[in-house]
Amino acid sequence: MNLPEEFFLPYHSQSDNQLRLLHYPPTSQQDLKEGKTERIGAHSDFGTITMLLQDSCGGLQVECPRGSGIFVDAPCIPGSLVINTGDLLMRWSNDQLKSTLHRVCAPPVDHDASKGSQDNCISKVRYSVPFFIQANPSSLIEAIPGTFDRNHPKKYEPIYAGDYIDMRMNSTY
Ligand SMILES: O=C(O)CCC(=O)C(=O)O
Ligand SMILES: [Fe+2]
Repeated sequence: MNLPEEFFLPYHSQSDNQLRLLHYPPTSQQDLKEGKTERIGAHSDFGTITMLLQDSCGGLQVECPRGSGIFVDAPCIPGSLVINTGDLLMRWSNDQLKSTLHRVCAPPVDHDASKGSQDNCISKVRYSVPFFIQANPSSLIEAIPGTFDRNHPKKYEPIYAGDYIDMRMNSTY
């Protein structure tokens, strides 16, 4: 996007970020299949970006390309992070950057825990650590210079990051 390397820093000076420690307990594959339990349904994250650390359990999938409805596995690559673009960054970039639809679905069966029985297939436990990076609530978010011109007008009104997150929270919960 040809932006100075530090362009986003002043917008994140208050470190209004969130680290979550997620534990998905072992679950019956049958219940997962029948929709009685779910890990995380398809969603995109609200903020700027999310840095995600995951274990080797499996189950994380991302939609590729956006809007296709086709999900591909995003397996654990040791020593790496998954970086998801969030919805606020998508809006900020006048939709040039696309937020990532992702989900956590049934992971592989843990054969030891299931003791070989087909009726008693138990999924593996999963641990993950998402770090949600969010802009300062008081930052005014408007289309980044270079993402709009006469032929590609701004798609969104400016909005305070705090108001945007509140709006998303209120429509979700
Ligand atoms: O557990 C994961 O790997 C994904 C978590 C996630 O997408 C979220 O908490 O928003
Ligand atoms: Fe997420």
